[in-house]
Amino acid sequence: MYDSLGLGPYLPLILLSAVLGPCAIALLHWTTTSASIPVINKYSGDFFLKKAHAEFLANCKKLISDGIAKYNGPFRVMTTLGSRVILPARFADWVKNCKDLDHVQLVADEYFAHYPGFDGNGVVVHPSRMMITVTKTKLNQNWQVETFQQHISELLEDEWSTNDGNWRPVPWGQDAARYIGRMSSAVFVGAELARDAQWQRLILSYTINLFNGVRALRTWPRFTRKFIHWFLPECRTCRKQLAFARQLLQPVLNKRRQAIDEAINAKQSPPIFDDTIAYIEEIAAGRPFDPAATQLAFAISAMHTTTELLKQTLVDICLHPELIYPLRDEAKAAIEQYGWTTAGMFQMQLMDSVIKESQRMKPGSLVNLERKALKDVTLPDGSLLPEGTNVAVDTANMWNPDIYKDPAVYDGYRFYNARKAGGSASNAAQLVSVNSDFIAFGLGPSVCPGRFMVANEVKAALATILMQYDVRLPQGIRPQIIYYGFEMLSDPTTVIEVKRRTD
Ligand code: HEM
Repeated sequence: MYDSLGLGPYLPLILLSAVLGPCAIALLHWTTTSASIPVINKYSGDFFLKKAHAEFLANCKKLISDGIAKYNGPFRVMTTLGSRVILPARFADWVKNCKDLDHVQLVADEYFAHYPGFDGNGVVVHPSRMMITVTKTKLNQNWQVETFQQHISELLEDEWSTNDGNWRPVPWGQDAARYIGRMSSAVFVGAELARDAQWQRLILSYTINLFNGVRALRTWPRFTRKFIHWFLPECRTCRKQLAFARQLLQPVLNKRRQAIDEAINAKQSPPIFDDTIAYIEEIAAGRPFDPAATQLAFAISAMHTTTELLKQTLVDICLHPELIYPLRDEAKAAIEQYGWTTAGMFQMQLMDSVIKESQRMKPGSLVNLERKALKDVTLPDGSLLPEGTNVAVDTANMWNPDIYKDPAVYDGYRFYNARKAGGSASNAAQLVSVNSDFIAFGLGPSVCPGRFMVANEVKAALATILMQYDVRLPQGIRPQIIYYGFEMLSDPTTVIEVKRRTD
């Protein structure tokens, strides 16, 4: 089979890599550019990093706090995706301003942005920054808020409603992903594809498959990856999904082209389409771009991240039912005054605070500000990060008692009160604000441009749910945050109970 693909000359290399692969992984881990930086999960006799990886997956929070306590400077964690240098939280502002520590390069290199099938990442890191411009300039509009509300209402009506006045259990751990998938797609690709089950399955699974591809590729020595990716099943899946995205998107593009051509031929003004398919074309202004890869880029950036925030916030609201009435009243008043608009969402300041508090306690990752050193970098404490080192900053400021009073206590009013108090802390208390004490959306040149859309989408979803439904957790159930490597995940098995409100 390999010969029919013209791989004859590479066969010895492939076989060698297969045999030596595991040894090479271990060797690569210990011989990275950052080898002089101490490792926190290093154990005697653990040549193949079995114990290091197990500790990383199960006890990463402790590894990081141990590393900070022991070194009070940079240290390494051996992750299942390679060696990562962790910097203490006090370096966040410094990292933000350091031009030689780059987010884009890290994504490009470590997430294989230039490999076929990984094209979604390729779009995010493309020097034209077209997708980022669209996100920054177009994804905070009134019609989008209304669209979010319409789509989640439709889903809730189909899936949560009963007329018998009884409570019913719903699989919130899974529903949240589908709801965000649908609401976001309505804005990214329009209502038709948003309602398409195949499109939904594709955009929700692509990110997972992409990470599987990254993981699979990273287990191979660097010098083999350029051709081994053609054969790894995980990478093949990504390529197939890109092809499928093209197949599903093309009829929509054709229909639009035809409608525009017909209008022009009839000397009428062409129809205007309001979604990212149209926005990217406008921003591109004739420059080439790949519409399907762009949609996969939106999917990677937006779907799972926003799902996690929505999922956890509703769980936290159920855990603190005293918040439900004030949130509902606030939402009703805001909608009465401003409708489902960005102004209406801005008006929901308690909701903003509750979402931000959920994000503070479960930011999605134990580390953030992932960067690659473009050249040798000397940190303010004198430590050296050699060129090519991948770093990330400890998220621990979000739980620091010197910054947040009683940080382990969930306080839905925490940011609301800070905002009402006025002064310099007031702006920082908004969900979309970022600073070194709150880095869940990143910081600096690569700060998340999608956070305004996130705020509108999550508020529209929660306001709709709370205004239409009573919600609670089943008796005696308290969903726990799941720690998996660097990730902090909302429990995917969470069930909540809902009852349609009649008033
Ligand atoms: C709760 C949801 C989200 C979270 C927690 C989140 C978090 C982040 C983080 C941590 C970064 C890296 C920032 C840095 O390292 O400084 C980032 C970058 C990015 N995010 Fe988000 N994000 C979310 C939703 C979204 C959405 C909805 C979109 C698009 C519609 C989006 C688009 C992007 C893009 C394009 C980048 C790359 C920016 C660049 O490289 O300049 N994100 N996001």
